[in-house]
Amino acid sequence: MAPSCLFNASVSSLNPKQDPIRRHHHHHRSASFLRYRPVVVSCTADGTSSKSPIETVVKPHRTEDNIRDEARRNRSTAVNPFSAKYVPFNAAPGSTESYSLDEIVYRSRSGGLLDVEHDMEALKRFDGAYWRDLFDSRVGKSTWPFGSGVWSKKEWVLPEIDDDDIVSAFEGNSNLFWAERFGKQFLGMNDLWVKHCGISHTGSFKDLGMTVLVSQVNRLRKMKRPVVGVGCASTGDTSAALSAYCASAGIPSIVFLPANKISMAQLVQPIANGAFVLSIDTDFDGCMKLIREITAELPIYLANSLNSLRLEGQKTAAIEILQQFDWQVPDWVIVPGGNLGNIYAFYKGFKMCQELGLVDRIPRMVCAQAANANPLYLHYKSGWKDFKPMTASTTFASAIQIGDPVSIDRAVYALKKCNGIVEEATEEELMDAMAQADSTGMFICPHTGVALTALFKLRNQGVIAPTDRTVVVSTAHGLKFTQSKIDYHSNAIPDMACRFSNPPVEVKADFGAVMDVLKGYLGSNTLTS
Ligand SMILES: Cc1ncc(COP(=O)(O)O)c(C=O)c1O
Ligand SMILES: N[C@@H](CCOP(=O)(O)O)C(=O)O
Repeated sequence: MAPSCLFNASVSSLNPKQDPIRRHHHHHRSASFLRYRPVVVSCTADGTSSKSPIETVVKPHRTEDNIRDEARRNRSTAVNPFSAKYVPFNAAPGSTESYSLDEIVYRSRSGGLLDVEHDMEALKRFDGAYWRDLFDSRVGKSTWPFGSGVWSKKEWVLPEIDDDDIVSAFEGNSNLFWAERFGKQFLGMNDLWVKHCGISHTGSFKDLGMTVLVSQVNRLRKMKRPVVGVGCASTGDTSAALSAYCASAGIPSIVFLPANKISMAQLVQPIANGAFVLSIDTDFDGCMKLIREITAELPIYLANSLNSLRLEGQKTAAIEILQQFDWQVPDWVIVPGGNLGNIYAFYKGFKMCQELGLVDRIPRMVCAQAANANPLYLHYKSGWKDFKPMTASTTFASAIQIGDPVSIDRAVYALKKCNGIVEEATEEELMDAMAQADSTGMFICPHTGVALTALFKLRNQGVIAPTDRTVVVSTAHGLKFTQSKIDYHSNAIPDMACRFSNPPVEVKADFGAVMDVLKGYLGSNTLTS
């Protein structure tokens, strides 16, 4: 009873005044600060406070107007000991080239990439336990700006920005869940996890970086720097995040989209948020080239991950994974890669946690690419010989249809440092993996299907062991990519078997007809497990 036309129906709380960073300002470098531990308050249902094993402080009733005012009132006047600056990425030893984060600069003097370098000596004055406690104390609160998973790590992100300049939708703190059935049924794995970065304000991990970039733009505009708007090239997720954060701050945004190459859900996001949307007759790489030329001519700030500010926010997803495992390090983290900023961001987050003593090692990482857009994979397979950009072909994983990734050097660096691996997924493999994951209760995007395919391959090769704690990073929400699922479950994809399709059954509105269909279903093998 195969349907002829599928889907034709219709398509314990911390007192903010005791926040460790405030204590930090008052007790900079003092022994008392180093001994600081957050104060725990627990309230009973009737509002009375109960004793905690550490120390109990009754949280005062809030009288302030709003959380931003409250943060402003509590602002410390002491000198902030933390700072960060731009330096050339992977700079030669002895290089003195650096730029303030308040400068508008995307490239080093030699034309290379930049990186945000933190004053690690200042951060190291506090031990790993201190940072763990501080970050843990901020989770689950609505305190400005620490209610955000990104800004709860503010000292490691943009330490010098005024809380007042921050533009945030309390992004981050995305769930890390145990993929029990998928792991056991399809991979024989007991300890498989999915970090769902797609459960976010605009439905992808891009929010993590965009809150940082747009906050810095907000600061630059208040400083009267020449920034009339913010622009990006996009395969759909960067543009959604940029337009949302700009709209929230009242900053104009301009997005360059490859015509007919992004999903409807992605296209409507910047339109709804009031961005100036250009649909350009080229691919993402063509849009990227154009936005770089345009931002060199006009006072439009570049929001793609070429701009290293973005990666400062994105790296917090890695820190969050460690935090969610109570600061235990997983064996593997698998990340789908396109423009290749995110794989480096994850590495940087893990590495900072190691260097600052929060954990003692970093996980091995896997970067997963669509076979139709696989320049990093080919580079890896050639033994990291000459990198060759390519023209990427159409892929269901449309957000990673990128042939000339701007962060290629960052990705290679990260993968070499963590003994990483690059894998690829054909269209059939990624769509099957997505359908299999969905059949266990997920609703993933095709890019996550690419990452799951990499996991299948590495399990089959015995590289990833059944007991290895493995995290797959889900980069966007499946609801942004429903058309690909509709095509798959309609068996409407040329040359694809769609082995796991589950089309609806069309049946007459008649008791007997429905009974027949149900009896057939209940008697079928599909109900054996
Ligand atoms: C949903 C999704 N997954 C993965 C990626 C890849 O991230 P990156 O470009 O940082 O490699 C992107 C964007 O490129 C994306 O939008
Ligand atoms: N998938 C991205 C591609 C651009 O990546 P970026 O991180 O450099 O902005 C998108 O959604 O546009």
